[in-house]
Amino acid sequence: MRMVYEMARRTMSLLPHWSSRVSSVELNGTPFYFSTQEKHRGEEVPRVFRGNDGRCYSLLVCSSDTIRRAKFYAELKDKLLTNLPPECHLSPMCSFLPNIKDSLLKGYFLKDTSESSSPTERLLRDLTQRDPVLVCSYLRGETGGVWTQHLWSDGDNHTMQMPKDYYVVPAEAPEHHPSTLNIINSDVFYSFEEAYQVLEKCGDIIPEARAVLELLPSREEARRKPDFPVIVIEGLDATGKTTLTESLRDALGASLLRSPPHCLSPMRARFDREPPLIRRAFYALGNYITAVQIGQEGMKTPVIVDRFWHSTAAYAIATAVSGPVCNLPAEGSEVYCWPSDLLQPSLVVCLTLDPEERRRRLRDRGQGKTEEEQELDHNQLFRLKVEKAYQRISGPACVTVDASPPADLVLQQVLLLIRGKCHL
Ligand SMILES: Nc1ncnc2c1ncn2[C@@H]1O[C@H](COP(=O)(O)OP(=O)(O)O)[C@@H](O)[C@H]1O
Ligand SMILES: Nc1ccn([C@@H]2O[C@H](COP(=O)(O)OP(=O)(O)O)[C@@H](O)[C@H]2O)c(=O)n1
Repeated sequence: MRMVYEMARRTMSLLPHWSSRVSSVELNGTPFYFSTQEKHRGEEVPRVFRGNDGRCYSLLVCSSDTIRRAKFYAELKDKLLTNLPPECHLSPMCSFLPNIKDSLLKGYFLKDTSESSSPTERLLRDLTQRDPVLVCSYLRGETGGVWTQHLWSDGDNHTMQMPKDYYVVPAEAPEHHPSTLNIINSDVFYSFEEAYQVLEKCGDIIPEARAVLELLPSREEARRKPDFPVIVIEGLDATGKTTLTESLRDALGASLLRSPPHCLSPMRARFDREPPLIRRAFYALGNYITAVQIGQEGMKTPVIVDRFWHSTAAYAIATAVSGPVCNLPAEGSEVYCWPSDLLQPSLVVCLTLDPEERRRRLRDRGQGKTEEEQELDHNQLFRLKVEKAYQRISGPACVTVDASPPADLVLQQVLLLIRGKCHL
């Protein structure tokens, strides 16, 4: 009974906006947009339905519990691929209010060309009863050329307080790409408190989250500005951060720290397997632990830091935003702002490297890589998005340094920058 109530409540909460919502279905990386309207006014059929002879469904993950939503979305694809008939084709889908923050719902569009609708519909009905998911089916009108959308209520396949026929019509691409709408506090956290709350809510399902919470400093400690300069070195894997940070430590008699800090190493692999919401909260909190260490060491010596908040934000934004680099939030967007409660370094240097040379260094090093780093290798677009996001982060901005010269020359160049900026 409680579940029915919850389903009704979340469905109803969507209704006032339902007709303003736009859906996007991604086919081979290209988004196709459509919306719904009560009356058929003879508009053309959206591209995603054109020439379609299969049955179509949409599934949107929908719960006010953000942890449940993130966890279920991460499981949904496997669940569908394992249980649906092989004639079903899945495409990523989302629904959103154009250019309205936090309005994004993610899910899948399903085209079923199998002979019988029963196995698919049985599975979808089960999902609506047990899981935080809204299912719609789409029917082609008898005269052809018109498609209607039906929102399923749980189990009984009735439309819920919705006009019987909702016609699907093509929609314009929005100004802001839908994948940018939910970045704040889902992918990037702008305060200790916001990231803390995510891990606190996970304590019951992820024991490592409790271990992380126990290591956290107080809110004030992470902002304390040390006497000595703090220099952060950023860049993609194998651009030479370790080499440079160790040389800087020796040349300047500095302390060398990193984010995530060593004390989080035992928990890291677990969080790397979690969905973005939880994984990114973990890395965000790692920066606050490192900030406290910087505050302490920086009272005695200059501090060099191997990765900090630029990495946390840039990787998170590049993963969250699908499609080409132009889909990233524009320069000056609030998503690139530094958290107000996190210590700001004196200088951030970002090492850049020609992709071919970076691959060569990776090969020579021959180490295992995180899945994300392997993705960077294969996916040129992702690499470009990380680099672009690095450049757009403000307060402090990063200074780009070409890391292709020999290591001692890169060191000399960065020492010059440090002496110019930090009076060392
Ligand atoms: N300036 C450089 N020129 C040539 N090789 C370099 C240079 N800097 C680092 N390397 C080599 O490239 C590889 C990756 O460097 P590393 O410092 O481990 O990068 P990161 O810490 O950014 O992953 C290592 O094998 C290192 O010896
Ligand atoms: N401060 C940081 C550091 C790393 N990270 C994440 O950790 C990954 C890279 O860390 P890494 O330790 O493998 O990188 P390297 O230091 O080996 O170059 C990135 O994929 C980021 O998602 C982060 O979010 N915030």
